[in-house]
Amino acid sequence: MRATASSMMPPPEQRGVKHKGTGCRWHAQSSEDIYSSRAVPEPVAKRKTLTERAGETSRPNSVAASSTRAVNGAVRNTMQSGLRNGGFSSSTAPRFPSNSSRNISGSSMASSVSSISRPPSTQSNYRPHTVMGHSRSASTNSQFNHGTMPRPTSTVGNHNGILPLSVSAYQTGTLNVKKLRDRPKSYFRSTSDHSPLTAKHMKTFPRTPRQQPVPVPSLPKPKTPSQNPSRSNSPSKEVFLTRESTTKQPALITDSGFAGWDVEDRIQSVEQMYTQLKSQMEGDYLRFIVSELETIRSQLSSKNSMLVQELEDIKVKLSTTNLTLEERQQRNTEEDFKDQQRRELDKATRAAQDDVERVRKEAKDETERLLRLHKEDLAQLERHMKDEAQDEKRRRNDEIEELKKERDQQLQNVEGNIGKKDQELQDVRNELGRTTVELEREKALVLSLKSTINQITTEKVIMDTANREMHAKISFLESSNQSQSQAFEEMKQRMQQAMDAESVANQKLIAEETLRRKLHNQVQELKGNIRVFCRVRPSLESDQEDPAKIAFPDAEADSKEVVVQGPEKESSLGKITSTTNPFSFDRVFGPTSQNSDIFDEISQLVQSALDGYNVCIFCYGQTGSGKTYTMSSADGMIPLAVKQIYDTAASLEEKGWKYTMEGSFVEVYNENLNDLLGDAKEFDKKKHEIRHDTEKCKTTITGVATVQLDTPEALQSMLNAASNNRRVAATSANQRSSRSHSVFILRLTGRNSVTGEMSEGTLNLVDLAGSERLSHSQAEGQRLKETQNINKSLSCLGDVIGALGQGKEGGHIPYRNSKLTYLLQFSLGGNSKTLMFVMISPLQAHLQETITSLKFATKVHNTHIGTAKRQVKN
Ligand SMILES: Nc1ncnc2c1ncn2[C@@H]1O[C@H](COP(=O)(O)OP(=O)(O)OP(=O)(O)O)[C@@H](O)[C@H]1O
Repeated sequence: MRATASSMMPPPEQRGVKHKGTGCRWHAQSSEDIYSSRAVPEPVAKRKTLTERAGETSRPNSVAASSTRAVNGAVRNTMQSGLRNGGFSSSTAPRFPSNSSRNISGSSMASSVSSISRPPSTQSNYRPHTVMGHSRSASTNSQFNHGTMPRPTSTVGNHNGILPLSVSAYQTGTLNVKKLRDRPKSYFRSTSDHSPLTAKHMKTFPRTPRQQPVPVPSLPKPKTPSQNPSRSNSPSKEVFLTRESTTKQPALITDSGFAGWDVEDRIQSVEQMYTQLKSQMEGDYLRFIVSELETIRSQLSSKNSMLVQELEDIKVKLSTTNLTLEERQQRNTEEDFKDQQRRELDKATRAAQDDVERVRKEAKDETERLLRLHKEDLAQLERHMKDEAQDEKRRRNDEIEELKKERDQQLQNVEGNIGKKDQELQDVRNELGRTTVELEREKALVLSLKSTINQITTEKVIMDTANREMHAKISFLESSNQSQSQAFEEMKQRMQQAMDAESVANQKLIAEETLRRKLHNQVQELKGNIRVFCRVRPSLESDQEDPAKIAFPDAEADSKEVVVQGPEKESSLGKITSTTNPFSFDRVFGPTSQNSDIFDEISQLVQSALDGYNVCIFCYGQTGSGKTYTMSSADGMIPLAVKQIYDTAASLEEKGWKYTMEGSFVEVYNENLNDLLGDAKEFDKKKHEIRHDTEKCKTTITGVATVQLDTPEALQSMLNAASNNRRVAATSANQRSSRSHSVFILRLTGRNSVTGEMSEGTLNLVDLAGSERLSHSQAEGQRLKETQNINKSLSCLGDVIGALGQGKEGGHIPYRNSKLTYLLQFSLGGNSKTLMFVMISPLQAHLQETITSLKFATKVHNTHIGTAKRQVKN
């Protein structure tokens, strides 16, 4: 409102200064001047704002009154001014509209007109550079100081549109606002220039002579100077106020330029004109003004609402801006605070880092110092420890040396003690042996003493009886002491005689045992040191072939003959003949014979082994003839022989003999020795050597197992192991039992604790390989090699037996020609007893082999081997 007031009432010092400003400013100035100086003064306080004036349009009476006052004032002023200035036209034309415009619209009117006349697009942006505009912009008037607010057109503009309005225009009702608006600005400028206008008017209305009519200030035609500029300079055809034209009174033209007529009449006339004009204006013009003002008011209302809205928006924006500003300030404050904090933090961090660095440096220095001290301590401690370690080492070494010396000394002492202990042990053993011998003797003595005691007891009983009799007799013969003494002497003699008889009996017993052995050996020698038994196995259910014709002519007598009917031959005459092959041996066992029958005949040889002789019993015959059955079956020769040895050894114990038995089981296969009690996988790989002790006539084999046969179970276990190994080593093409020679070696060692005699005998039980002669054409490869070796060994056996049969003293015996004969060297010949079983198959298919075997056995049977020597040690 201040701006409005200011624009309406500028300070005095500015008045008339800014003439180069807008027309509005200048015109306002001019109007003020008019009001203040020459126009009818109206209180400034009564001047109203545009809004108030706009609101007054709805009160036409007030507006009309105001307009009426304004018009009256303007006319009056004009008239007065015209009168004072000596020219009516010079001020009337321009001031009237000015006064009118001022009263009608003022700046608001100008603004509304301007806003209407200007394109809407420029309303919001266009801002004329006027002093008024600046003043308004700088003012607090919200209606005009907004940047987006279209600046109202200057009052000059307003007046430009209104200034040309003359009273006549209102009187004639030809006021056309639009036309006024459409007038070019140049027109308004020209009219706004007060001085030229005045001058122009002065030219237009020159001083006329008195008789010339005074131009009536009627409203000119609404033709703008621009539309018809020539007319402005053309001689005026306006109606001049003359006395005739008005009141018919002569015009009073004075020297001062005004017609001199009756002033009061003129005034009255003018007033009448005024009244008429006023009445007209109060009609159409006021309605027009009212409508215009209504339009303006509505526009201003909408604009006001828009401005209010914009104001609200601006307020919102302002508040937003304030908030943003506050936020920025706050943010700036926070950032400042943060910066300060950051700086403080950086400062503190730097300080802390400095402290840390300082502490770290101090710690590092301290650590280094401590490390140095620690190293020095360590070095010192190490030196100290080294010294101590050296001392300790020296001390320990000394102790070790001392301990070594002490240990060596103790070792020597222990060795000495061990030697002593060994010596003592040996002495103890010797003493034990002697004691054992003495014990045996004592036992024998005890036995003899027992018998003696028994005898003495018996004699004592007898003696007691006799004593009782003697007592009876004593009592009977108390009177005869001499007879009692004789009876005592007799009894004493009888006791001595009994003891003498016992001693003689013992001596006779030992002599008889010695005699028995001697006689037994003589019997064996008489039987021959090599004997041949023949055994014919029975036909088996599995046998498919026909039996051969084998006869046993003396089966009921001596059983020494066997007759084999040879194969039938057809003579040229068609007669079928067959040869009869009689064979005679030491004993012939038929198919019904049992192993026990066989053993009865060989048990004497087993006894010879116990007596210290080397005995060799071997079975000869073709495959399947019953060799293994005879030798190794459950009731074969080996088990029965061992059983006999156990029994005999036990019986000989009372005669002072103690026997130990050791058994080995080997085979000769392809001229190689294999241990049947060893590992079957090493058969034919592991080499075993045969070593002979010629002095002791004892044979040993390297690397073979020897089993103590203390019990029958140990013997059976040994036989099973040998049988399993032969089965494992067997193949489909190689029945090991028939392609190798098995030799069971039983060594018997006996000691007589009474006589001190010692005997060592060997019992060899040999199961020879199959003796069948295989044709060389039928055998090949491994089979041929086996056959060759078997034939060789059996041939060598025959050669050895033949050589032994020749009986040449110191003659060569080819034992070394085969492994078998070499192994049995001390069991074949004069130093041994030999028994050969020739086993016969009962089948016709085997007849040829049977005859061959019997011929070989006959050859052996006819061999005389020298006297066997008993291995006895004293
Ligand atoms: N006196 C006998 N009484 C009953 N059966 C016998 C008799 N002799 C042998 N046999 C049986 O005849 C078969 C062959 O006997 P055995 O194996 O002892 O012959 P072998 O000559 O040892 O053969 P190989 O040389 O192949 O070992 C066996 O089944 C055996 O039981």
